[in-house]
Amino acid sequence: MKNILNTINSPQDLKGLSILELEQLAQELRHFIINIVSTKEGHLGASLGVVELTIALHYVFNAPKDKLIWDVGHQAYGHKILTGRRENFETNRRLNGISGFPNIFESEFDAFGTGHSSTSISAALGMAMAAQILGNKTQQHIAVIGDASIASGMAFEALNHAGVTNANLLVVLNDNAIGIDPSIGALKDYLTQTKNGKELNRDNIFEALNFDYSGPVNGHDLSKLISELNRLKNVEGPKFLHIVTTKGKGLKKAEEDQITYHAPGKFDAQTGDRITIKTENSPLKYQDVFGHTMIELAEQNDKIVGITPAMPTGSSLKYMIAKMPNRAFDVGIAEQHAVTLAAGMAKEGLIPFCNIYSTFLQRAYDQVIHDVAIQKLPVIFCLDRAGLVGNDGATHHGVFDIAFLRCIPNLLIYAPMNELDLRNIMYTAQLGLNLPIAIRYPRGIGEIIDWKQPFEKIKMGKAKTLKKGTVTAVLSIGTLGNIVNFAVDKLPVYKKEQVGHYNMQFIKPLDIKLLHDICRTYDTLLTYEDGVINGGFGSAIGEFVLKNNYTTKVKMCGIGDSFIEHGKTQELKTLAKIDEASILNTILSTL
Ligand SMILES: Cc1ncc(C[n+]2csc(CCOP(=O)(O)OP(=O)(O)O)c2C)c(N)n1
Ligand SMILES: CC(=O)[C@@H](O)[C@H](O)COP(=O)(O)O
Ligand SMILES: [Mg+2]
Repeated sequence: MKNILNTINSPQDLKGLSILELEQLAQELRHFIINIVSTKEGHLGASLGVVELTIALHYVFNAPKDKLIWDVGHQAYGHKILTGRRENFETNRRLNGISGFPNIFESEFDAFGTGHSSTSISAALGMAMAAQILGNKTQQHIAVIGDASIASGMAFEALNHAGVTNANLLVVLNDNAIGIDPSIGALKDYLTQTKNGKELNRDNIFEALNFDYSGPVNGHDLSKLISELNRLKNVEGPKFLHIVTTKGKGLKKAEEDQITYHAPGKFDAQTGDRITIKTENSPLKYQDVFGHTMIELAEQNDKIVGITPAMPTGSSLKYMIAKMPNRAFDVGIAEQHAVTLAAGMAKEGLIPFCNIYSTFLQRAYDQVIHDVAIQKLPVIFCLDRAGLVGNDGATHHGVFDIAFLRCIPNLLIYAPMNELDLRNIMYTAQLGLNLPIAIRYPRGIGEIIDWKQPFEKIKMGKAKTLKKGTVTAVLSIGTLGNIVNFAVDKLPVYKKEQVGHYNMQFIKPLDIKLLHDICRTYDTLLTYEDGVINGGFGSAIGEFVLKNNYTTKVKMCGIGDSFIEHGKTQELKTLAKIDEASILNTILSTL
Protein backbone atom coordinates (compact mmCIF):
# COMPACT_ATOMS: atom_id res chain seq x y z
CA MET A 1 0.00 0.00 0.00
CA LYS A 2 1.30 3.46 -0.92
CA ASN A 3 2.38 5.54 2.06
CA ILE A 4 0.17 8.62 2.28
CA LEU A 5 1.90 10.47 5.12
CA ASN A 6 5.04 10.95 3.04
CA THR A 7 2.98 12.89 0.51
CA ILE A 8 1.56 15.36 3.04
CA ASN A 9 3.68 18.47 3.16
CA SER A 10 0.91 20.86 4.10
CA PRO A 11 -2.76 20.52 5.06
CA GLN A 12 -3.67 21.37 1.45
CA ASP A 13 -2.42 17.88 0.54
CA LEU A 14 -5.19 16.35 2.69
CA LYS A 15 -8.03 18.00 0.89
CA GLY A 16 -8.39 15.54 -1.97
CA LEU A 17 -8.18 12.37 0.14
CA SER A 18 -11.13 10.02 0.65
CA ILE A 19 -12.29 8.97 4.12
CA LEU A 20 -10.60 5.62 3.63
CA GLU A 21 -7.36 7.33 2.75
CA LEU A 22 -7.69 9.65 5.73
CA GLU A 23 -8.16 6.61 7.95
CA GLN A 24 -5.02 5.06 6.52
CA LEU A 25 -3.23 8.35 7.11
CA ALA A 26 -4.36 8.28 10.75
CA GLN A 27 -2.68 4.90 11.26
CA GLU A 28 0.50 6.07 9.54
CA LEU A 29 0.60 9.25 11.59
CA ARG A 30 0.21 7.25 14.80
CA HIS A 31 3.06 4.94 13.86
CA PHE A 32 5.23 7.84 12.85
CA ILE A 33 4.71 9.53 16.24
CA ILE A 34 5.29 6.26 18.11
CA ASN A 35 8.48 5.50 16.18
CA ILE A 36 10.05 8.88 16.74
CA VAL A 37 8.96 9.44 20.34
CA SER A 38 10.11 5.91 21.26
CA THR A 39 13.72 6.87 20.57
CA LYS A 40 13.78 10.67 20.84
CA GLU A 41 11.39 10.92 23.82
CA GLY A 42 8.69 13.50 24.46
CA HIS A 43 4.96 13.65 25.16
CA LEU A 44 3.21 10.63 23.72
CA GLY A 45 -0.29 9.82 24.96
CA ALA A 46 -1.90 13.17 24.22
CA SER A 47 -0.79 13.30 20.58
CA LEU A 48 -1.83 9.69 19.94
CA GLY A 49 -5.30 10.52 21.27
CA VAL A 50 -5.94 13.38 18.85
CA VAL A 51 -4.66 11.88 15.60
CA GLU A 52 -8.14 11.72 14.02
CA LEU A 53 -9.09 15.15 15.39
CA THR A 54 -5.90 16.66 13.96
CA ILE A 55 -6.58 15.23 10.52
CA ALA A 56 -10.24 16.24 10.63
CA LEU A 57 -9.44 19.82 11.68
CA HIS A 58 -6.88 20.27 8.93
CA TYR A 59 -9.21 18.62 6.43
CA VAL A 60 -12.18 20.85 7.23
CA PHE A 61 -10.49 24.15 8.05
CA ASN A 62 -7.89 26.12 6.16
CA ALA A 63 -4.91 26.76 8.36
CA PRO A 64 -2.94 28.98 8.53
CA LYS A 65 -5.72 31.36 7.43
CA ASP A 66 -8.02 29.73 9.98
CA LYS A 67 -6.55 29.86 13.46
CA LEU A 68 -6.06 26.59 15.28
CA ILE A 69 -4.88 26.79 18.89
CA TRP A 70 -3.76 23.75 20.83
CA ASP A 71 -4.14 24.12 24.58
CA VAL A 72 -0.94 23.17 26.45
CA GLY A 73 0.33 22.10 23.03
CA HIS A 74 1.75 18.75 24.14
CA GLN A 75 -0.80 17.06 21.85
CA ALA A 76 0.25 18.99 18.74
CA TYR A 77 2.80 16.51 17.34
CA GLY A 78 0.39 15.32 14.63
CA HIS A 79 -0.35 18.93 13.75
CA LYS A 80 3.36 19.65 13.41
CA ILE A 81 3.93 16.61 11.24
CA LEU A 82 1.05 17.49 8.89
CA THR A 83 2.11 21.12 8.62
CA GLY A 84 5.51 20.78 7.02
CA ARG A 85 7.58 19.51 9.94
CA ARG A 86 7.57 15.78 9.19
CA GLU A 87 11.17 15.75 8.01
CA ASN A 88 12.57 17.46 11.07
CA PHE A 89 10.19 16.02 13.62
CA GLU A 90 13.03 13.87 14.90
CA THR A 91 14.64 17.08 16.18
CA ASN A 92 11.59 17.61 18.42
CA ARG A 93 12.55 19.16 21.79
CA ARG A 94 16.26 18.92 20.98
CA LEU A 95 18.73 21.75 21.07
CA ASN A 96 18.23 23.85 17.91
CA GLY A 97 15.43 21.49 16.86
CA ILE A 98 11.72 22.14 16.73
CA SER A 99 9.87 22.89 19.94
CA GLY A 100 7.71 20.32 21.71
CA PHE A 101 4.96 22.94 21.84
CA PRO A 102 3.35 25.17 19.21
CA ASN A 103 5.53 28.17 18.58
CA ILE A 104 4.62 31.14 16.40
CA PHE A 105 8.26 31.67 15.43
CA GLU A 106 8.55 28.10 14.20
CA SER A 107 5.61 27.92 11.80
CA GLU A 108 2.77 30.06 10.49
CA PHE A 109 0.54 27.05 11.23
CA ASP A 110 1.16 27.50 14.96
CA ALA A 111 -1.37 30.25 15.51
CA PHE A 112 -0.43 30.83 19.15
CA GLY A 113 2.34 29.64 21.44
CA THR A 114 1.31 27.35 24.30
CA GLY A 115 2.92 25.20 26.99
CA HIS A 116 1.09 26.32 30.12
CA SER A 117 -2.49 25.13 30.07
CA SER A 118 -5.89 26.73 29.67
CA THR A 119 -4.94 29.73 27.55
CA SER A 120 -6.41 28.54 24.25
CA ILE A 121 -9.98 29.80 24.60
CA SER A 122 -8.89 33.32 25.59
CA ALA A 123 -6.40 33.48 22.73
CA ALA A 124 -8.85 32.11 20.16
CA LEU A 125 -11.56 34.47 21.40
CA GLY A 126 -9.10 37.36 21.14
CA MET A 127 -8.38 36.41 17.55
CA ALA A 128 -12.08 36.01 16.76
CA MET A 129 -12.84 39.44 18.21
CA ALA A 130 -9.90 40.92 16.33
CA ALA A 131 -11.26 39.42 13.11
CA GLN A 132 -14.63 41.10 13.73
CA ILE A 133 -13.05 44.46 14.49
CA LEU A 134 -10.80 44.20 11.44
CA GLY A 135 -13.70 43.18 9.20
CA ASN A 136 -12.38 39.70 8.46
CA LYS A 137 -15.59 37.73 8.04
CA THR A 138 -14.33 34.39 6.77
CA GLN A 139 -11.61 33.48 9.28
CA GLN A 140 -12.36 30.60 11.67
CA HIS A 141 -11.01 30.29 15.21
CA ILE A 142 -10.67 26.95 16.93
CA ALA A 143 -9.40 26.17 20.43
CA VAL A 144 -8.69 22.51 21.24
CA ILE A 145 -8.65 21.98 24.98
CA GLY A 146 -8.47 18.90 27.22
CA ASP A 147 -10.80 17.92 30.04
CA ALA A 148 -8.20 18.75 32.71
CA SER A 149 -7.26 22.08 31.16
CA ILE A 150 -10.83 23.28 30.73
CA ALA A 151 -11.35 22.96 34.49
CA SER A 152 -8.80 25.69 35.13
CA GLY A 153 -9.87 29.20 36.11
CA MET A 154 -8.56 30.86 32.98
CA ALA A 155 -10.59 28.60 30.72
CA PHE A 156 -13.75 29.33 32.72
CA GLU A 157 -13.06 33.06 32.47
CA ALA A 158 -12.80 32.77 28.71
CA LEU A 159 -15.97 30.65 28.35
CA ASN A 160 -17.85 33.12 30.52
CA HIS A 161 -16.79 36.01 28.30
CA ALA A 162 -17.17 34.21 24.97
CA GLY A 163 -20.75 33.32 25.82
CA VAL A 164 -21.84 36.96 25.69
CA THR A 165 -20.09 37.66 22.40
CA ASN A 166 -21.11 36.66 18.91
CA ALA A 167 -17.50 35.80 18.10
CA ASN A 168 -16.85 33.10 15.54
CA LEU A 169 -15.26 30.69 18.00
CA LEU A 170 -15.24 26.91 18.14
CA VAL A 171 -14.08 25.24 21.33
CA VAL A 172 -13.29 21.55 20.90
CA LEU A 173 -13.22 19.76 24.24
CA ASN A 174 -11.00 16.69 23.91
CA ASP A 175 -12.36 14.61 26.78
CA ASN A 176 -10.21 11.61 27.63
CA ALA A 177 -10.99 11.82 31.37
CA ILE A 178 -7.35 12.27 32.28
CA GLY A 179 -4.78 15.01 32.56
CA ILE A 180 -1.29 13.80 33.38
CA ASP A 181 -2.94 12.13 36.35
CA PRO A 182 -6.67 11.35 36.42
CA SER A 183 -8.77 14.50 36.07
CA ILE A 184 -10.50 15.57 39.23
CA GLY A 185 -13.44 17.71 40.24
CA ALA A 186 -17.13 18.23 39.81
CA LEU A 187 -16.78 19.20 36.14
CA LYS A 188 -15.16 15.85 35.45
CA ASP A 189 -18.15 14.16 37.12
CA TYR A 190 -20.50 16.23 34.99
CA LEU A 191 -18.65 15.30 31.80
CA THR A 192 -18.77 11.63 32.79
CA GLN A 193 -22.53 11.87 33.25
CA THR A 194 -22.85 13.61 29.89
CA LYS A 195 -20.86 10.86 28.20
CA ASN A 196 -23.03 8.24 29.86
CA GLY A 197 -26.16 10.04 28.72
CA LYS A 198 -27.08 10.75 32.34
CA GLU A 199 -27.22 14.49 32.68
CA LEU A 200 -29.71 14.03 35.50
CA ASN A 201 -32.16 16.65 34.27
CA ARG A 202 -29.50 19.30 34.46
CA ASP A 203 -29.16 21.99 31.83
CA ASN A 204 -26.12 21.49 29.68
CA ILE A 205 -23.41 23.64 31.27
CA PHE A 206 -22.03 24.82 27.97
CA GLU A 207 -25.45 25.67 26.57
CA ALA A 208 -26.11 27.58 29.77
CA LEU A 209 -23.02 29.61 28.92
CA ASN A 210 -24.59 30.43 25.51
CA PHE A 211 -22.48 28.04 23.46
CA ASP A 212 -24.00 26.00 20.66
CA TYR A 213 -23.14 22.57 22.16
CA SER A 214 -22.78 19.36 20.24
CA GLY A 215 -21.54 15.98 21.32
CA PRO A 216 -20.37 13.80 22.80
CA VAL A 217 -18.87 12.58 19.52
CA ASN A 218 -16.47 9.64 19.19
CA GLY A 219 -13.20 11.46 18.55
CA HIS A 220 -11.67 8.49 16.77
CA ASP A 221 -14.44 8.36 14.13
CA LEU A 222 -13.07 10.44 11.29
CA SER A 223 -16.27 10.67 9.25
CA LYS A 224 -18.35 11.74 12.25
CA LEU A 225 -15.75 14.33 13.21
CA ILE A 226 -15.55 15.71 9.68
CA SER A 227 -19.27 15.97 9.22
CA GLU A 228 -19.76 17.66 12.62
CA LEU A 229 -16.90 20.11 12.02
CA ASN A 230 -18.32 20.92 8.58
CA ARG A 231 -21.70 21.65 10.15
CA LEU A 232 -20.24 23.79 12.94
CA LYS A 233 -18.19 25.75 10.44
CA ASN A 234 -21.39 27.37 9.27
CA VAL A 235 -22.94 28.01 12.67
CA GLU A 236 -22.61 31.58 13.90
CA GLY A 237 -21.30 32.64 17.33
CA PRO A 238 -19.57 30.55 20.00
CA LYS A 239 -19.78 26.79 19.45
CA PHE A 240 -18.68 23.90 21.63
CA LEU A 241 -17.86 20.43 20.36
CA HIS A 242 -17.41 17.72 22.99
CA ILE A 243 -15.41 14.77 21.68
CA VAL A 244 -14.45 11.62 23.53
CA THR A 245 -11.05 10.07 22.92
CA THR A 246 -8.62 7.61 24.48
CA LYS A 247 -5.28 9.00 25.60
CA GLY A 248 -2.49 6.87 24.14
CA LYS A 249 -4.80 5.45 21.42
CA GLY A 250 -3.08 2.89 19.23
CA LEU A 251 -0.33 1.74 21.60
CA LYS A 252 -1.73 -0.85 24.01
CA LYS A 253 0.66 -0.05 26.85
CA ALA A 254 -0.04 3.66 26.50
CA GLU A 255 -3.79 3.09 26.64
CA GLU A 256 -3.44 0.85 29.69
CA ASP A 257 -1.05 3.05 31.68
CA GLN A 258 -1.95 6.55 30.62
CA ILE A 259 -0.08 8.28 33.45
CA THR A 260 3.28 6.74 32.62
CA TYR A 261 2.81 7.11 28.88
CA HIS A 262 1.98 10.81 29.08
CA ALA A 263 5.73 11.20 28.57
CA PRO A 264 7.28 7.74 28.91
CA GLY A 265 10.90 8.34 27.98
CA LYS A 266 12.41 5.79 25.59
CA PHE A 267 10.38 2.67 24.80
CA ASP A 268 10.16 -0.20 22.35
CA ALA A 269 8.00 1.02 19.48
CA GLN A 270 6.57 -2.46 18.83
CA THR A 271 5.75 -3.65 22.34
CA GLY A 272 5.53 -0.31 24.11
CA ASP A 273 7.85 -1.63 26.85
CA ARG A 274 9.77 1.19 28.45
CA ILE A 275 13.54 1.16 28.26
CA THR A 276 14.61 2.06 31.75
CA ILE A 277 18.15 2.40 32.87
CA LYS A 278 18.85 0.49 36.08
CA THR A 279 19.25 3.02 38.85
CA GLU A 280 20.24 0.85 41.80
CA ASN A 281 22.65 2.59 44.15
CA SER A 282 22.08 5.97 42.61
CA PRO A 283 20.50 8.93 44.37
CA LEU A 284 16.74 9.44 44.23
CA LYS A 285 15.02 12.25 42.41
CA TYR A 286 14.52 15.37 44.54
CA GLN A 287 10.83 14.82 43.90
CA ASP A 288 10.88 11.44 45.65
CA VAL A 289 12.86 12.83 48.56
CA PHE A 290 10.14 15.48 48.88
CA GLY A 291 7.36 12.88 48.55
CA HIS A 292 8.73 10.44 51.12
CA THR A 293 9.72 13.20 53.53
CA MET A 294 6.16 14.55 53.39
CA ILE A 295 4.86 11.25 54.70
CA GLU A 296 7.55 11.04 57.37
CA LEU A 297 6.75 14.54 58.63
CA ALA A 298 2.99 14.15 58.31
CA GLU A 299 3.14 11.00 60.45
CA GLN A 300 4.77 13.05 63.20
CA ASN A 301 2.70 16.22 62.82
CA ASP A 302 -1.00 15.86 62.19
CA LYS A 303 -1.37 19.52 61.19
CA ILE A 304 0.56 18.92 57.96
CA VAL A 305 -1.38 18.81 54.70
CA GLY A 306 -0.17 18.57 51.09
CA ILE A 307 -1.51 20.33 48.01
CA THR A 308 -0.64 19.94 44.33
CA PRO A 309 -2.31 21.56 41.35
CA ALA A 310 -2.53 18.62 38.95
CA MET A 311 0.99 17.26 39.39
CA PRO A 312 0.73 14.44 41.97
CA THR A 313 2.98 12.13 39.96
CA GLY A 314 5.43 14.78 38.79
CA SER A 315 5.84 16.20 42.27
CA SER A 316 5.64 12.79 44.04
CA LEU A 317 2.90 14.06 46.35
CA LYS A 318 1.16 10.94 45.01
CA TYR A 319 2.75 8.91 47.83
CA MET A 320 1.02 10.99 50.48
CA ILE A 321 -2.23 11.13 48.49
CA ALA A 322 -2.22 7.32 48.42
CA LYS A 323 -1.37 6.94 52.10
CA MET A 324 -3.25 9.89 53.60
CA PRO A 325 -6.03 10.77 51.16
CA ASN A 326 -7.70 13.08 53.68
CA ARG A 327 -4.60 15.18 54.12
CA ALA A 328 -3.12 15.44 50.62
CA PHE A 329 -5.02 16.94 47.73
CA ASP A 330 -4.75 17.20 43.97
CA VAL A 331 -6.83 20.27 43.14
CA GLY A 332 -6.55 20.06 39.35
CA ILE A 333 -4.89 22.63 37.10
CA ALA A 334 -5.64 25.44 39.53
CA GLU A 335 -2.45 27.10 40.73
CA GLN A 336 -4.23 30.24 41.94
CA HIS A 337 -6.73 28.20 43.88
CA ALA A 338 -3.99 25.95 45.27
CA VAL A 339 -2.18 28.94 46.79
CA THR A 340 -5.25 30.56 48.32
CA LEU A 341 -6.54 27.18 49.51
CA ALA A 342 -3.22 26.75 51.31
CA ALA A 343 -3.59 30.27 52.74
CA GLY A 344 -7.04 29.43 54.09
CA MET A 345 -5.75 26.26 55.68
CA ALA A 346 -2.76 28.06 57.19
CA LYS A 347 -5.05 30.73 58.63
CA GLU A 348 -6.92 28.02 60.50
CA GLY A 349 -3.77 26.49 61.95
CA LEU A 350 -2.93 23.74 59.49
CA ILE A 351 0.57 23.49 58.03
CA PRO A 352 0.14 23.36 54.25
CA PHE A 353 2.94 22.25 51.97
CA CYS A 354 1.88 23.65 48.63
CA ASN A 355 3.94 21.98 45.91
CA ILE A 356 3.94 23.87 42.61
CA TYR A 357 6.35 23.70 39.69
CA SER A 358 8.28 26.97 39.70
CA THR A 359 7.05 27.84 36.20
CA PHE A 360 3.41 27.24 37.09
CA LEU A 361 3.62 29.43 40.20
CA GLN A 362 3.85 32.32 37.75
CA ARG A 363 0.08 31.87 37.42
CA ALA A 364 -0.50 32.53 41.10
CA TYR A 365 1.66 35.58 41.72
CA ASP A 366 -1.11 37.76 43.11
CA GLN A 367 -2.25 34.99 45.43
CA VAL A 368 1.26 34.67 46.86
CA ILE A 369 1.34 38.39 47.58
CA HIS A 370 -2.28 39.16 48.43
CA ASP A 371 -3.43 36.02 50.18
CA VAL A 372 -0.24 34.70 51.72
CA ALA A 373 2.54 37.24 52.20
CA ILE A 374 0.54 40.29 53.27
CA GLN A 375 -1.17 38.19 55.92
CA LYS A 376 2.09 36.48 56.95
CA LEU A 377 0.43 33.09 56.58
CA PRO A 378 3.01 30.33 57.03
CA VAL A 379 2.38 28.44 53.82
CA ILE A 380 5.32 26.23 52.86
CA PHE A 381 5.77 26.50 49.09
CA CYS A 382 7.79 23.69 47.56
CA LEU A 383 8.81 24.99 44.17
CA ASP A 384 9.62 21.94 42.13
CA ARG A 385 11.43 22.14 38.74
CA ALA A 386 13.27 25.29 39.76
CA GLY A 387 16.05 26.16 37.34
CA LEU A 388 16.47 24.81 33.82
CA VAL A 389 14.15 21.88 33.12
CA GLY A 390 15.55 20.80 29.78
CA ASN A 391 13.54 19.70 26.78
CA ASP A 392 10.24 21.41 27.63
CA GLY A 393 12.05 24.67 26.93
CA ALA A 394 11.25 28.33 27.38
CA THR A 395 7.68 27.93 28.61
CA HIS A 396 8.73 25.57 31.40
CA HIS A 397 12.11 26.63 32.77
CA GLY A 398 11.81 27.60 36.42
CA VAL A 399 14.16 30.51 36.12
CA PHE A 400 12.07 33.48 37.23
CA ASP A 401 11.00 32.50 40.74
CA ILE A 402 13.92 34.04 42.64
CA ALA A 403 13.47 37.36 40.86
CA PHE A 404 9.72 37.51 41.20
CA LEU A 405 9.58 36.28 44.79
CA ARG A 406 12.54 38.19 46.19
CA CYS A 407 10.72 41.51 46.07
CA ILE A 408 7.78 40.24 48.15
CA PRO A 409 7.97 41.26 51.81
CA ASN A 410 7.50 38.61 54.53
CA LEU A 411 8.49 35.73 52.24
CA LEU A 412 11.52 33.58 53.04
CA ILE A 413 13.29 31.94 50.12
CA TYR A 414 15.56 28.93 50.46
CA ALA A 415 17.39 26.73 47.95
CA PRO A 416 18.73 23.36 49.19
CA MET A 417 22.14 22.28 47.89
CA ASN A 418 21.25 18.60 48.32
CA GLU A 419 18.61 16.20 49.59
CA LEU A 420 19.60 16.57 53.24
CA ASP A 421 19.08 20.31 53.02
CA LEU A 422 15.70 19.75 51.38
CA ARG A 423 14.59 17.40 54.13
CA ASN A 424 15.92 19.62 56.88
CA ILE A 425 14.26 22.77 55.58
CA MET A 426 10.96 20.89 55.23
CA TYR A 427 11.41 19.73 58.81
CA THR A 428 12.36 23.21 60.02
CA ALA A 429 9.49 24.91 58.21
CA GLN A 430 6.83 22.67 59.76
CA LEU A 431 8.20 23.41 63.24
CA GLY A 432 6.76 26.91 62.71
CA LEU A 433 8.32 29.93 61.05
CA ASN A 434 5.46 32.42 61.41
CA LEU A 435 6.15 33.46 57.84
CA PRO A 436 5.66 31.82 54.46
CA ILE A 437 8.67 30.17 52.84
CA ALA A 438 9.48 29.19 49.27
CA ILE A 439 11.79 26.17 48.95
CA ARG A 440 13.10 25.83 45.39
CA TYR A 441 14.68 22.63 44.09
CA PRO A 442 15.39 21.21 40.65
CA ARG A 443 14.00 18.50 38.40
CA GLY A 444 15.75 15.17 38.58
CA ILE A 445 18.11 13.12 40.66
CA GLY A 446 20.05 14.49 43.58
CA GLU A 447 23.50 14.01 45.00
CA ILE A 448 23.28 11.69 47.98
CA ILE A 449 22.35 8.00 48.07
CA ASP A 450 21.98 7.85 51.83
CA TRP A 451 19.51 10.73 51.99
CA LYS A 452 17.34 9.48 54.82
CA GLN A 453 19.26 10.99 57.73
CA PRO A 454 17.80 12.20 61.04
CA PHE A 455 16.31 15.68 60.73
CA GLU A 456 18.30 18.73 61.80
CA LYS A 457 16.94 22.20 62.36
CA ILE A 458 18.23 24.84 59.94
CA LYS A 459 19.06 28.31 61.27
CA MET A 460 17.11 30.95 59.40
CA GLY A 461 19.16 33.26 57.21
CA LYS A 462 22.47 31.46 57.77
CA ALA A 463 24.83 30.64 54.93
CA LYS A 464 27.40 27.83 54.90
CA THR A 465 31.09 28.49 54.40
CA LEU A 466 32.25 25.64 52.18
CA LYS A 467 35.75 26.95 51.59
CA LYS A 468 37.68 30.06 52.59
CA GLY A 469 39.91 32.02 50.17
CA THR A 470 41.55 35.41 49.71
CA VAL A 471 40.81 36.94 46.31
CA THR A 472 37.56 35.68 44.82
CA ALA A 473 34.49 34.53 46.70
CA VAL A 474 31.95 32.41 44.88
CA LEU A 475 28.47 32.83 46.35
CA SER A 476 26.17 30.09 45.14
CA ILE A 477 22.54 29.21 45.61
CA GLY A 478 21.04 25.74 45.53
CA THR A 479 22.32 22.68 43.74
CA LEU A 480 24.47 24.78 41.43
CA GLY A 481 26.81 24.93 44.41
CA ASN A 482 27.75 21.29 43.68
CA ILE A 483 28.95 22.25 40.21
CA VAL A 484 30.88 25.17 41.68
CA ASN A 485 32.54 22.70 44.07
CA PHE A 486 33.67 20.54 41.15
CA ALA A 487 34.98 23.59 39.30
CA VAL A 488 36.90 24.84 42.35
CA ASP A 489 38.42 21.38 42.78
CA LYS A 490 39.83 21.63 39.26
CA LEU A 491 41.75 24.84 40.03
CA PRO A 492 45.54 24.58 40.24
CA VAL A 493 46.55 24.33 43.90
CA TYR A 494 48.07 27.81 44.18
CA LYS A 495 44.92 29.37 42.70
CA LYS A 496 42.55 27.23 44.70
CA GLU A 497 43.81 28.90 47.89
CA GLN A 498 42.63 32.23 46.53
CA VAL A 499 39.06 31.12 46.06
CA GLY A 500 36.36 30.94 48.69
CA HIS A 501 32.98 29.26 48.20
CA TYR A 502 29.85 30.06 50.19
CA ASN A 503 26.57 28.19 49.90
CA MET A 504 24.29 31.10 50.72
CA GLN A 505 21.20 28.85 51.18
CA PHE A 506 18.80 31.72 51.86
CA ILE A 507 18.05 34.21 49.14
CA LYS A 508 15.94 35.92 51.72
CA PRO A 509 16.92 36.78 54.36
CA LEU A 510 20.54 37.06 53.28
CA ASP A 511 23.27 36.24 55.78
CA ILE A 512 24.21 39.89 56.31
CA LYS A 513 26.94 39.28 58.88
CA LEU A 514 28.74 36.85 56.64
CA LEU A 515 28.32 39.14 53.64
CA HIS A 516 30.07 41.99 55.52
CA ASP A 517 32.96 39.63 56.28
CA ILE A 518 33.12 38.47 52.67
CA CYS A 519 33.11 42.00 51.27
CA ARG A 520 35.94 42.99 53.63
CA THR A 521 38.03 39.96 52.63
CA TYR A 522 37.73 39.51 48.88
CA ASP A 523 38.36 41.65 45.78
CA THR A 524 35.69 39.97 43.67
CA LEU A 525 32.38 38.25 44.32
CA LEU A 526 31.03 35.81 41.77
CA THR A 527 27.36 34.99 42.24
CA TYR A 528 25.93 31.79 40.78
CA GLU A 529 22.25 30.94 40.35
CA ASP A 530 20.19 28.82 37.96
CA GLY A 531 17.73 31.63 37.48
CA VAL A 532 17.62 35.00 35.80
CA ILE A 533 20.26 37.42 37.00
CA ASN A 534 18.05 40.45 36.42
CA GLY A 535 16.51 40.85 39.83
CA GLY A 536 17.72 37.49 41.04
CA PHE A 537 20.11 36.35 43.76
CA GLY A 538 23.11 38.12 42.20
CA SER A 539 21.14 41.34 42.13
CA ALA A 540 20.48 40.93 45.85
CA ILE A 541 24.22 40.65 46.48
CA GLY A 542 24.89 43.63 44.19
CA GLU A 543 22.33 45.68 46.12
CA PHE A 544 24.03 44.73 49.40
CA VAL A 545 27.45 45.80 48.14
CA LEU A 546 26.09 49.11 46.82
CA LYS A 547 24.08 49.88 49.92
CA ASN A 548 27.07 49.33 52.15
CA ASN A 549 29.51 51.26 49.95
CA TYR A 550 31.90 48.37 49.44
CA THR A 551 34.27 48.60 46.51
CA THR A 552 34.22 44.84 45.99
CA LYS A 553 33.60 43.87 42.35
CA VAL A 554 30.49 41.75 41.74
CA LYS A 555 30.03 39.52 38.71
CA MET A 556 26.61 37.96 38.41
CA CYS A 557 26.36 34.58 36.70
CA GLY A 558 23.12 32.88 35.77
CA ILE A 559 20.48 33.18 33.09
CA GLY A 560 20.83 36.35 31.05
CA ASP A 561 18.15 38.54 29.52
CA SER A 562 16.78 36.10 26.96
CA PHE A 563 14.53 33.06 27.00
CA ILE A 564 16.38 29.76 27.05
CA GLU A 565 15.05 27.31 24.48
CA HIS A 566 14.82 23.53 24.72
CA GLY A 567 17.61 21.00 24.91
CA LYS A 568 19.23 18.69 27.44
CA THR A 569 19.63 20.46 30.76
CA GLN A 570 23.38 19.98 30.54
CA GLU A 571 23.51 21.59 27.09
CA LEU A 572 21.46 24.51 28.30
CA LYS A 573 23.69 24.98 31.35
CA THR A 574 26.65 25.18 29.00
CA LEU A 575 24.87 27.79 26.89
CA ALA A 576 24.11 29.78 30.02
CA LYS A 577 27.73 29.33 31.18
CA ILE A 578 26.70 27.71 34.42
CA ASP A 579 28.37 24.38 33.65
CA GLU A 580 31.56 23.21 35.34
CA ALA A 581 33.97 24.26 32.57
CA SER A 582 32.47 27.73 32.22
CA ILE A 583 32.45 28.25 35.98
CA LEU A 584 36.11 27.21 36.13
CA ASN A 585 36.99 29.68 33.37
CA THR A 586 35.04 32.47 34.98
CA ILE A 587 36.74 31.90 38.33
CA LEU A 588 40.16 31.85 36.65
CA SER A 589 39.38 35.12 34.87
CA THR A 590 39.02 36.84 38.25
CA LEU A 591 42.34 35.68 39.74
C1 LIG B 1 -0.73 26.03 34.11
C2 LIG B 1 -0.26 24.62 33.93
N1 LIG B 1 -0.32 23.77 34.98
C3 LIG B 1 0.10 22.50 34.83
C4 LIG B 1 0.57 22.06 33.63
C5 LIG B 1 1.12 20.66 33.50
N2 LIG B 1 0.29 19.88 32.59
C6 LIG B 1 0.62 19.69 31.31
S1 LIG B 1 -0.45 18.74 30.47
C7 LIG B 1 -1.40 18.58 31.84
C8 LIG B 1 -2.66 17.78 31.77
C9 LIG B 1 -3.54 18.23 30.65
O1 LIG B 1 -4.64 17.41 30.61
P1 LIG B 1 -5.75 17.63 29.53
O2 LIG B 1 -6.05 19.07 29.36
O3 LIG B 1 -6.89 16.77 29.87
O4 LIG B 1 -5.03 17.17 28.18
P2 LIG B 1 -4.57 15.69 27.77
O5 LIG B 1 -3.17 15.53 28.23
O6 LIG B 1 -5.50 14.72 28.38
O7 LIG B 1 -4.68 15.71 26.29
C10 LIG B 1 -0.87 19.24 32.93
C11 LIG B 1 -1.44 19.25 34.29
C12 LIG B 1 0.64 22.99 32.57
N3 LIG B 1 1.14 22.67 31.38
N4 LIG B 1 0.20 24.24 32.75
C1 LIG C 1 3.14 19.52 29.07
C2 LIG C 1 3.51 19.75 30.46
O1 LIG C 1 3.43 20.84 30.94
C3 LIG C 1 3.98 18.64 31.30
O2 LIG C 1 3.71 17.41 30.74
C4 LIG C 1 5.43 18.81 31.59
O3 LIG C 1 6.16 18.51 30.42
C5 LIG C 1 5.82 17.92 32.70
O4 LIG C 1 7.14 18.13 33.02
P1 LIG C 1 7.95 17.05 33.88
O5 LIG C 1 8.34 15.96 32.95
O6 LIG C 1 9.12 17.83 34.39
O7 LIG C 1 7.02 16.60 34.96
MG1 LIG D 1 -7.38 14.93 29.18
